[in-house]
Amino acid sequence: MKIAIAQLNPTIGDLSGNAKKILQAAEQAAKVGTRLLLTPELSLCGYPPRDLLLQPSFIQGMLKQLKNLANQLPASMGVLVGAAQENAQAETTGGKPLFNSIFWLENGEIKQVFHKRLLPSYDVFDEYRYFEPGNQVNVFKLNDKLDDRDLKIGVTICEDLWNDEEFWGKRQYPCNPIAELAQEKVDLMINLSASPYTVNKQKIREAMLRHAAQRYQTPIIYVNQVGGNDDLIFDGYSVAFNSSGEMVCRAGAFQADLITLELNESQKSLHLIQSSSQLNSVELAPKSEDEEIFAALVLGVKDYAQKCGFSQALLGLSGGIDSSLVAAIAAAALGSENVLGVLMPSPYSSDHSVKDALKLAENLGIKTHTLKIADLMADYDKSLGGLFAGLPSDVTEENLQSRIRGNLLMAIANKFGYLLLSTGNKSEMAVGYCTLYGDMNGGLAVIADVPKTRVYSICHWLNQCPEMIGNNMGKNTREIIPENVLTKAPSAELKPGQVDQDSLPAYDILDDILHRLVEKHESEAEIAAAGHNPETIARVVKLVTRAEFKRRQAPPGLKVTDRAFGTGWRMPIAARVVKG
Ligand SMILES: NC(=O)c1ccc[n+]([C@@H]2O[C@H](COP(=O)([O-])OP(=O)(O)OC[C@H]3O[C@@H](n4cnc5c(N)ncnc54)[C@H](O)[C@@H]3O)[C@@H](O)[C@H]2O)c1
Ligand SMILES: Nc1ncnc2c1ncn2[C@@H]1O[C@H](COP(=O)(O)O)[C@@H](O)[C@H]1O
Ligand SMILES: N[C@@H](CCC(=O)O)C(=O)O
Ligand SMILES: O=P(O)(O)OP(=O)(O)O
Repeated sequence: MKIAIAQLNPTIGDLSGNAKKILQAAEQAAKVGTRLLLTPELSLCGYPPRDLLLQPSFIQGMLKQLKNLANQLPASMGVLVGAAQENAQAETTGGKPLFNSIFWLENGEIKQVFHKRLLPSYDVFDEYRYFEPGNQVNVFKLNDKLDDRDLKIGVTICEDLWNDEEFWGKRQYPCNPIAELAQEKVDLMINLSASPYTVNKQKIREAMLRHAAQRYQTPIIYVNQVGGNDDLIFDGYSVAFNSSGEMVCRAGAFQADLITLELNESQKSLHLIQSSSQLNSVELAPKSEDEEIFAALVLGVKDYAQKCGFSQALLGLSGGIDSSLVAAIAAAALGSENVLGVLMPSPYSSDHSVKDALKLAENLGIKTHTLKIADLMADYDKSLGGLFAGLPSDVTEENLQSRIRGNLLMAIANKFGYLLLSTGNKSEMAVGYCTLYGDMNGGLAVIADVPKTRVYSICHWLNQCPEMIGNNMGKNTREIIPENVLTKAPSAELKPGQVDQDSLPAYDILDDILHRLVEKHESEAEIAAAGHNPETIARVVKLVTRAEFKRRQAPPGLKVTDRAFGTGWRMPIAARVVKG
């Protein structure tokens, strides 16, 4: 029996567009005689639909599309589609109004509906806000029309897979849907997911899936969504394992894919027939972390722009490493010809700032425009001179330069319909080393979850792989990020001779403290036990706490680590945390 994986990139809310993608995948899969097509969690509305789920018309629209789709799908095929279903008992039981469900469509009808049982509500997930957990074991029988045999298939939806006590050493939820499916003696387990990317997550997913396949002696197919949706990037990487734990296929990462597998029922084994990306990456060397993050951010920018209706983007180019990396990501995502770098030197800008920015633009083949800001700075000083008379020049005047640049960039974005990309990295965003309504201006914060030390390592990697930018690159094919950008000291250049390390701990120290604090939730004592200076830790903690008001007003940032300053970070602003 042939089973196909449709690794789809839905647009959130576009029910008819997403239904069309499912239909196209089904028509394609029908050409090789596929019996069952699998699509990701909530494939009809895209994941995460968030508060669109609170609109009754949206839920009704899903049911309408499901019925249409059932009538259009190839007659010989069953298709599993993810959508929300109303909970008819909600009012009488006091439960949530919806289920996060999988609909089995076949022969023009909805044959069966399966509900997600484990609802994640940590980090970026908030499923209890909308959904009631399902309480049935999700099994169905599929007739293999070729030899007229019924196959027993177990369905799990994303988090349903993530509670195996044996694998994790602890349990988060009372039940384990995978173990319950094994008791039902299913021939095949499937997991339909919308699992967002974070660095190294695929290794965990694969270890978990392999463990489940071996533990329950059952083949398992995992289907993931792909694509960027606001702050979340879905990497795809759908995989299948045989009951021996052998990996049968791995779909392309960060791209849509359609994979067909053959299930040999008597031997309970799967093998690969074909993949549309021609990429069974089982045989490929794994991507390095730097390459993977770069690819994730490229997809994040590409999809954010495309799904919001932008084809061109701009950013301030300072000759620094952050704006250089963002320019490279934008060029790879949108094409060099669609990226504008704006140079805005002030009297404090170094010569190399302009030189390095122009060199980077040449390497990438992107357009540039230069706007000197000295006159505007003088005008601001004049306007504010009366009010500020007798007061020393301080951070206010420093920030004015950033705000002038931010204003100019938004004016250009406005005039030409471009997307403004902001360039702050995670280290800066953490400690508030950035200017509100200045360099924080923008529609998308591309590297807001990338620590400064990682910004450097990605840039070094990129110089080894210049082909990652695509075919439109400028004349220089050897170097993307100019050498001087990699070696000079990071600086805001808001006053003469300023460097970041005048105000902040060295970035390797800062980033390690931030990693422990933000991602690992370590206490100050635990961070000190790891060898950091208690005074430095206390200073960093204070800066992070104080900068909450800035982060709350920052553009959405693409998430690549286990904890980003985005939808999974919910800190109070007007707070005084007194411990002990
Ligand atoms: N702009 C850049 O390019 C850039 C780059 C790197 C570093 N920096 C550095 O970043 C720093 C920015 O200075 P800043 O933090 O004083 O600038 P800021 O203007 O962005 O933020 C400070 C202002 O925010 C307001 N504010 C403070 N707490 C608030 C709260 N809880 N709620 C609401 N509003 C609040 C106050 O008006 C305060 O003056 C400077 O040290 C600068 O050198 C800037
Ligand atoms: N001289 C500049 N020209 C254009 N854009 C600039 C310039 N200086 C700063 N910027 C923009 O602001 C951010 C933050 O600057 P830091 O150097 O980190 O302070 C930078 O990435 C540019 O986008
Ligand atoms: N633990 C899962 C949860 C995803 C989901 O259920 O949507 C993940 O991180 O991928
Ligand atoms: O933001 P940039 O590009 O100016 O990078 P840096 O802060 O390292 O100078």
